[in-house]
Amino acid sequence: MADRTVDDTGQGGLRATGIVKRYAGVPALAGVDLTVRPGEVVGLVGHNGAGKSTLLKCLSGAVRPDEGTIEVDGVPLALTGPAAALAAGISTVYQELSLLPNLTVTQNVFLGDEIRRFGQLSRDRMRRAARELVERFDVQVDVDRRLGDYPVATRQLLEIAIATQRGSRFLLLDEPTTSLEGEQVVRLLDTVGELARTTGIGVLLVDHKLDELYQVADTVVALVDGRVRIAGSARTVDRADVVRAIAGEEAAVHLLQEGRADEGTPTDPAGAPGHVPAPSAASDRPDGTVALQVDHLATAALRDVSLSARPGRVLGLYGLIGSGRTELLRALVGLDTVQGGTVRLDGREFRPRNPAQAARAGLVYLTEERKTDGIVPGLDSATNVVLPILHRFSRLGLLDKRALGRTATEYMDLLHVRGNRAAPVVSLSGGNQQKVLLARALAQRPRVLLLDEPTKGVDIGVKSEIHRLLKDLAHRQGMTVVVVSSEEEEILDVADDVVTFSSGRCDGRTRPAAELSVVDLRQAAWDAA
Ligand SMILES: Nc1ncnc2c1ncn2[C@@H]1O[C@H](COP(=O)(O)OP(=O)(O)OP(=O)(O)O)[C@@H](O)[C@H]1O
Repeated sequence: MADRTVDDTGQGGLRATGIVKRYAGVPALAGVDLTVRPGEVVGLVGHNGAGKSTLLKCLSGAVRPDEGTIEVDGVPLALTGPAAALAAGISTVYQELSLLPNLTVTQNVFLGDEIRRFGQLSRDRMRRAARELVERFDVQVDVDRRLGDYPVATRQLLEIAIATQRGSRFLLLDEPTTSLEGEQVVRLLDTVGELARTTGIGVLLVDHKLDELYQVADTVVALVDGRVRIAGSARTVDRADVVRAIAGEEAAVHLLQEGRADEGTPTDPAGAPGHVPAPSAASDRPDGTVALQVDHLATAALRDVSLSARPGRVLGLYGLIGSGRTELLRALVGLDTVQGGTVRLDGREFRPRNPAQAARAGLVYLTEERKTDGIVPGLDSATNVVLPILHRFSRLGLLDKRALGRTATEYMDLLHVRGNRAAPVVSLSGGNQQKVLLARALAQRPRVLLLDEPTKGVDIGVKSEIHRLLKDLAHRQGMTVVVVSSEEEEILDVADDVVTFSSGRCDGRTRPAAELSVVDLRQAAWDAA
């Protein structure tokens, strides 16, 4: 953490006062005060639906608050739209990246900005300037190559770099590390900290992971139900208080007992309520029952993948991004074409054709990309949950809406979906949309549940609940659960066994998660690479 003192009396910086934003009369923000000073990193946390994104949208001009003022250096701003915020020096980098993959790095750097900065297009000057920018931020790219050739982590760094060169004085970052892994996270956070220190840019960083937040933030602000519950120097604000504010007193006890509040991924405290026992002898069947058996599977992205997953256990798939984990799940439900090898379900050969066919066979996949692959935005949450199983509620051509509603409610309660469930699902906060998708996957009562980054964007309290739930489904109900996660802590917390992927290969060698550390996992991924 940077050692800077903050001038509490000065008017400098980006200051929001008394911000209120209501949706259909319900306050998402109920009077928020927040200041980001030059050179300061403010870390913003809160439970799913607390109002973090709404606050960012108010500051970036995307949403107009119902009440309150926003000012820079004491001068009130009329944020009539994103352009007005940009003109006032406020840049925002959202989770969904806005750069264009089909253009080159240079073209992206100067997107929409060519004429203003250069009077006329000068390719050489633009390339030189783009090169200087990427070097300054140590982004390893060739400025003449298509941006789409580079991984998400690189694009994320580039997006931040670009935001800073548009005369930005304030940078708003919405969960910038969600799609990154290990080293990339460290690098991004380092870059953000250094940027604030060396250029005096003020940063507002939204992040669910407290260890990341405390690494870089000078000031920590916790939002609860649209109000600031905690605000203060990261040196003095107690993490335990932040965990309690976000997760609630009861859940916080488990998180804190385990000393894992940083990641929000506790292992099960023995004897605690909701405790899930270790896999029983019944689930560890001597006959070696295998629910899912994959042998030498090949697709456009996979070269040779073999593994087996057993009922009553959670199998973690670990590897670097692009190593083949997601691609395996896609192939198993027919989203990618299988070119070679076999898949067996309960001993019988299964040829994946499409997700609906896979689901009928008992294989349900929760995608990582809820925006593109998962949610039906215009429908309410309940309908989103029961969409794949509507046929179960149909009798003589009539839909039993009450039974349907009961089932949807049951699964949404199980996952603590917060927000207006009768409204279109897109009006729920990001974390709550993720919970709706997980509820939908569970409502299908799969025998084999395939999950890609199941807790992406969910808050620390809910994350630990989801982990407990998945272990419960496997250990008590005999489900076969397969989890892909880029977070080592998540894999170690939720999985019983781990297999490692590298360059589209997996040799199927399982290792008990209990015997592994974060370092072991990273080492295994590198060794396999
Ligand atoms: N366009 C909208 N229409 C209706 N309600 C909305 C809309 N946008 C947000 N909300 C509601 O405002 C509240 C705050 O949502 P917001 O997205 O700001 O939360 P968040 O803290 O960013 O959550 P998360 O951690 O899940 O991303 C939620 O109850 C959400 O359902």
